[in-house]
Amino acid sequence: MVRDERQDWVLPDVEDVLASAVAVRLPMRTRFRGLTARETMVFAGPAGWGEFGPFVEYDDPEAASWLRAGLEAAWVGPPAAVRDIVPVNATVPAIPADEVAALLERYPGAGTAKVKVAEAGQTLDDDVARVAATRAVIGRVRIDANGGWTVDEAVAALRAIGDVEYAEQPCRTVEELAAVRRAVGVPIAADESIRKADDPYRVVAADAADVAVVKVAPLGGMRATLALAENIGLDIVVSSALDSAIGMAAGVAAAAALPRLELACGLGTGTLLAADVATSFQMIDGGVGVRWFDAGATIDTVGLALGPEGQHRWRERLRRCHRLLAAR
Ligand SMILES: O=C(O)CCC(=O)c1ccccc1C(=O)O
Ligand SMILES: [Mg+2]
Repeated sequence: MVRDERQDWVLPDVEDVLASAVAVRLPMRTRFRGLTARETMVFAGPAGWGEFGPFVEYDDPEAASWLRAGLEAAWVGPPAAVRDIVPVNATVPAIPADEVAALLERYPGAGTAKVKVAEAGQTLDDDVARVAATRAVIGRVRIDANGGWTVDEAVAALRAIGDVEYAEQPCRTVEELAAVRRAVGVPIAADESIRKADDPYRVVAADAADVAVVKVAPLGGMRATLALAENIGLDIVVSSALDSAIGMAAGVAAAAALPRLELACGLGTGTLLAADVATSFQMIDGGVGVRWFDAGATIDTVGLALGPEGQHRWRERLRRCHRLLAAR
C-alpha cells in the first residue's frame, strides 16, 4: 500500500491558521446541489493558501477531513506535477434542457460533459431531455445521479438515456452499484461510496465500480487522494466539491500529479460561481492550467466576506475540527 504521508507533517497551531482566515459567501451563477451561494473559509500558511469549505450541513468529524486538506495546501503545498494541463469536463446542473446550450458556452473546447440527473422533484423525461441537449453540443456525456435512483430506476433510466461514458453513483449503496453494474453494460463510477465511506475500497471488493471519483477535501488532502487513487486500482476522476479557486488549485494539483490520467476531471465548477476569491480556473481547449496560490498571491475577499456572525460561526467550526485532527 502507498502511504498517504499524513504522518509527515505537523498540524499548525490553530491560532496561526485563524490569523489569516476569512469566511466568505460566493454567489452562484447557476443553482447547484440546491445551493445559490457557496460558503467557505480561506487562510494562508507558509506554502500558500488553503480552503476549509465543508458544506454547512456536515458534522465536525466529516468536516475535519476538509480542514486537513486545507492545512496540507497552506502548510505543505502541492505534490510534484507530471503534467501542466488537466482535461476537465463541463458540469451541467439539473437545469431545464433549453438552458443547456447557453451554459455549455462557458466550457470552451470541452470534450466531455457531466450531466446531473435524478434531481428530487424532476422526472426521467427531464433527465433524458437534458442529456440529449448536452449531447447535441458535446458528444461524450457522463451522468451523476448522486445516489438518487433505486436499482430498477437506474436500469430503466440508463436504458432511456442511452450511451454514456459512465454513470456516477446511480444508487446510494455499494451493493446497489454492483447490481446496476451487473444489469447494464454501462461503466459505473463511485463518488459518495468513496468519499463518505468508512472503507472506500469496498467498491473494489464488491465489483461495484469501474471509475473512482475522488475529491481532495473530503479525502483529507492531495497526498491522501493520490494514495487512494494508486491503491484503489480504478480509473480516476478528480472532482471539485464546488470549491473556490483556492480549493480548486488543490484538486488541479492532485490531478496534475497522478501518474496516469485517462478521463476528464470534474474541476470545471469555477464557472458556476458568479464571484470568487481569486481568478477562477477557466477552461481553455477543454482543460485547465495548473496554478498555485502561494502565500503572497492576491486573494480578494472584498464584498465576499461574511459578517461578524458568519466569521464567528466558521472560526468556531474550524477550532472544533482542528481539535478533532489533533486527537486523531
Ligand atoms: O464532477 C463535476 O463535474 C463537478 C463536481 C460535482 O459534481 C460535485 C460538486 C460538489 C458536490 C458534489 C458533487 C458530485 O460530484 O456529486
Ligand atoms: Mg458525484
